Amino acid sequence: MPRPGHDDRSGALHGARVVVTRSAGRARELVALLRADGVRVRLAPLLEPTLPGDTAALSALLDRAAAPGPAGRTWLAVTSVNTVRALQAVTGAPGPSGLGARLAAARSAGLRVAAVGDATAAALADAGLAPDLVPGTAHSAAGLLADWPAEPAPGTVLLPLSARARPTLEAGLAAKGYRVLTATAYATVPWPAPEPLVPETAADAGAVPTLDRAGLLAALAAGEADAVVLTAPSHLAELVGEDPAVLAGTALVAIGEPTRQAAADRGLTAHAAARPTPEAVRAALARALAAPRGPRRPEPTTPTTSPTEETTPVTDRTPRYDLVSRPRRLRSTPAVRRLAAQTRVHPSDLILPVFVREGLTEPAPLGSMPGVVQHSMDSLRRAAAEVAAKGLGGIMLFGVPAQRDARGSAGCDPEGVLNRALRAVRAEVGDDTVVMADLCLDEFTDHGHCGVLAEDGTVDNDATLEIYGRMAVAQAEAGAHVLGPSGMMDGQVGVIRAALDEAGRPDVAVLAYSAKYSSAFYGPFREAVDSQLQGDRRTYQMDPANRREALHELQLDLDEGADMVMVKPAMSYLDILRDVAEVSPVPVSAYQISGEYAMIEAAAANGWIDRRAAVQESVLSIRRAGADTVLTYFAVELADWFREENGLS
Ligand SMILES: NCc1[nH]cc(CCC(=O)O)c1CC(=O)O
Repeated sequence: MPRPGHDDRSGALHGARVVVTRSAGRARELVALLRADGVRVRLAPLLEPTLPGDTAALSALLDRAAAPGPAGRTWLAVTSVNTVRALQAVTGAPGPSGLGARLAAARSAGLRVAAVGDATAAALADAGLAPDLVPGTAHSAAGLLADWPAEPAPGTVLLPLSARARPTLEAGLAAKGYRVLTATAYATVPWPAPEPLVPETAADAGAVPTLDRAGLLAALAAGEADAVVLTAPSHLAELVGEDPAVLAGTALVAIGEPTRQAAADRGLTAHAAARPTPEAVRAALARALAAPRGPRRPEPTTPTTSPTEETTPVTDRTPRYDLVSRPRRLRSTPAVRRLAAQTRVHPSDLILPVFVREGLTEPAPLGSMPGVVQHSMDSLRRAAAEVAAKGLGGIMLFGVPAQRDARGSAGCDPEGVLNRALRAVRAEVGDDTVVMADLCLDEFTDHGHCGVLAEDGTVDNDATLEIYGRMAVAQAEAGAHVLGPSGMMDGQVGVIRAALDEAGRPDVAVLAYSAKYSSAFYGPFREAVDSQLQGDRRTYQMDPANRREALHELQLDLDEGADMVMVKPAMSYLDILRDVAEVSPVPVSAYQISGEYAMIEAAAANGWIDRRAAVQESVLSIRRAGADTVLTYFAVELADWFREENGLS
């Protein structure tokens, strides 16, 4: 029965066998519209949202939202309807009596709520949490960032996310100076999920014939589907895996340009529905069915002769070359790759460097290191507790004093910021993690050099050593388990060892910065410690041109009693790290420094690299090159990901 606006291509629709990759609950209107045209509709949801295996992090995030913080300083940002459902699920009660009631007190104390788009806003409103901010035009992470209000003192953003979320919003908010706390709200698993986030309603159950992935593949192979309507790039990926030819010869409709592009990337032509409305999908379906289509992939048969036509797709799996070795066997599935993996990054391999600044009452974000802060004493204590709770290998403290002088006196002063911070951290974590102190003068001197200056303005090696010895004892008394001399003075390890022993602290270990190069990648660190340095450190840090010298420095530090040694920076010095790791009899660390961190963050914030994959690969490569432990500003996140990927709570 033609209706207004019905186009004359509906003939192509009548009787067509169409599979829509959507759940019954979300396909209701589209199914009704297509059925009215005589389309034989089946559904194949392919993917389904489910609560993460462990909801502790999400509950903790909700607890934080519920604890009324300083007025107007905390946001809850919600990026999908599924996230609203997940929040409701952990709250325990549906509707306004759940989430809205849970956050009511916090909202009147200033908690604000942002929604990515209208559907999310509506779901929030239904949950009793009408948002304060919805982007005006672009309903996306980018749109939300663009419309985010400028705030003089950015506070915290609580950001529950899909397990597959892209880093756009997190990185963008961090770049605006917010402290962004994330938690996995839901994961997407193959349909049917054992515990779906949205249980099927009685009305939807059985209303439309529904296929699982295997059923859909079988229908495609048997030529029983004339067209497939693809809802999202993830549905396409789930359906075809590494074999796009399963869709050869099938008319394809893509809802949205990203889905069309994902098909094109796999050599498939899909007709895009410009908007996700049932009408737009129907129009695209009519076009797709009317357009000429290539041949379907032939049904698998037992070939008697080898294929002759170059264009024949490869269906014969009998090996045609007698290869002695096929290394791809050990790359074929995630499980076999996991079995064959030689290097892992475990939380206990990681050391988190932290900055504490005298006089701060709130942590201060660092512009050139988005996501990293200068801590107040309070926030430092919390960070240390987190390091211990998450099983990290250690925490390395850097102090930023309020007053500096030519001799860096605050470094030796038991009341200096670093020594006070060491006491606070040790009181917080005891022996639950390893507390380390940067032992260097550059943060404490008014000229910014790592040592004191002689009259001619050069850095005076031996006068500096005497101060390092006193600083070592002060740090040991303040509670450091490990001291990290980073000033590259000749003889520093020996002098520090002797001073510790003489002070009755033979128990305190030395992690020697053995091969520390004069690197351009320290740039952001100098902001982090408010460095006063003019010029450079080339008279004491190593020349990036040199390799042999690293082994000489290593030998000296070992002879002077180093317990552990370090190479720094890491990524541009993996060859040095390899050299040192091959011969060192003591554990080897590498320091992924501020500039290495900043490069990855900047590229990820621009959407140029996949942040999580790049972070993981970077630290994996440092471990692979030979580091036993890695100092990295990504340590906490890497530990979170490790637990997530290994099914640990
Ligand atoms: N006390 C010196 C020190 N210890 C750690 C770093 C750099 C750490 C980083 O860049 O992340 C530096 C800076 C420098 O040598 O200029």
